Amino acid sequence: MPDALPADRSGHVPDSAQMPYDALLLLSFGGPEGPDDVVPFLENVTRGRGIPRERLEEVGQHYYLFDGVSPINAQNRALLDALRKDFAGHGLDLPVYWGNRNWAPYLTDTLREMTHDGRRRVLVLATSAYASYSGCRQYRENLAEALATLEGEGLYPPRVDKLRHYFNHPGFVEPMTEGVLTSLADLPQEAREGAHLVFTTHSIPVAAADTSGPVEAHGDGGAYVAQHLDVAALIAEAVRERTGTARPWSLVYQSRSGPPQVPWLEPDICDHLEDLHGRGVPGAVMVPIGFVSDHMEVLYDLDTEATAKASELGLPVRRSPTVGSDPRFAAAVRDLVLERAAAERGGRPARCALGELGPSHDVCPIGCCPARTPKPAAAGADDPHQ
Ligand SMILES: CC1=C(CCC(=O)O)c2cc3nc(cc4[nH]c(cc5[nH]c(cc1n2)c(C)c5CCC(=O)O)c(CCC(=O)O)c4C)C(CCC(=O)O)=C3C
Ligand SMILES: [Fe+2]
Repeated sequence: MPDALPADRSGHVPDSAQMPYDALLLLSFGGPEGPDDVVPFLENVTRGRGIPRERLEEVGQHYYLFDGVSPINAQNRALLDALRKDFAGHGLDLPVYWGNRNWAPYLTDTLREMTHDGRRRVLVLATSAYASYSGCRQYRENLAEALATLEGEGLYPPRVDKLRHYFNHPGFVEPMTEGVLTSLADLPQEAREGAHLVFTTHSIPVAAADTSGPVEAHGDGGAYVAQHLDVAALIAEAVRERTGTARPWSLVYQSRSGPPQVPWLEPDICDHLEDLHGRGVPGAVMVPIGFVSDHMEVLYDLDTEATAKASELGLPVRRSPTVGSDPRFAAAVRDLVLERAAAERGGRPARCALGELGPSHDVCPIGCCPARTPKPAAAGADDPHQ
């Protein structure tokens, strides 16, 4: 006998005794696909967020430099393909859908389609690996808003659960480690030996960092920084093991926005490169551990801005790749899906995680990554539908 299946809120039990979920939803940020999309996209992103006009104009220029096309949508299509291939190749019969917070295909439209397709219990994979308001709760708020819209249309949308944070899953860490080794080998020989590793992620307001993760992590600097430090240490150690050289490393930040009087996480990557150069460091590899694909924050802030800064300094740098649609990442997602399915059936699955922090929670507890202005959030302990 399989474990008893929990009935969802419609009372419907999915057909397969093995799989309480009937779909996976890839939930991402979205990005513009041409010059006419840029302003409406930025309006979607920043609605009600108080970002200064000048910052928006500046960020618009980043997109125009690439003909108004963010690579993020193509990267998500590639990830969808990789997930479908991996699932099909391993007998996991789970349809995969895709919806975005800020651009088409919009989350609400995808969830409407899923409702029409009869999906009743959906697992969500967000393209953000870490805790924080921007990287987790905001996605959950968007889910709640989309579900409320569909209910307002008289529909009965599925119940949604979110996969746990995967920053420390080997399928996320290993491809990045391999990328660092390749980037080191690609540095000019005289820069290679003493090169530093510069792990980088999105800066967020210090107040948001301090309250990231479950309440127990608050006040201690929060889960966001701790999780990034864990991944950085893991990659640095793996690189040491495989090259025989222990390299100095740091965690730095990029893509700051918001008014200058509000403190955000520092140091900024460009200031850090200047500092390294000033200390006589011969080279560096920038490792974008905060991101899941080589989207605009990587292409502009690292490959354009930070790389220009480095060449102005005469500091040789390389930027290592993100996981993107690496088959090992797709396999990690399958592992996380099966793990969660087993946990939902009442089992005690093995939970794959490297580093010091251990596997993250399945369900965000109350008070996790609070918003400045409280809003309903789905797929957490405070979800009114759970
Ligand atoms: C933690 C984090 C991630 C990583 C986790 C995740 O991936 O979710 C992330 C990803 C991304 N951020 C992106 C784009 C933007 N983020 C902005 C603004 C902001 N991001 C923030 C944080 C994060 N952002 C914050 C605290 C703000 C300030 C406003 C607010 O409090 O909400 C703005 C407004 C202009 C500006 O200020 O830069 C834009 C255009 C894109 C798309 C790239 C593409 O198009 O390829 C992606 C993947
Ligand atoms: Fe962002």
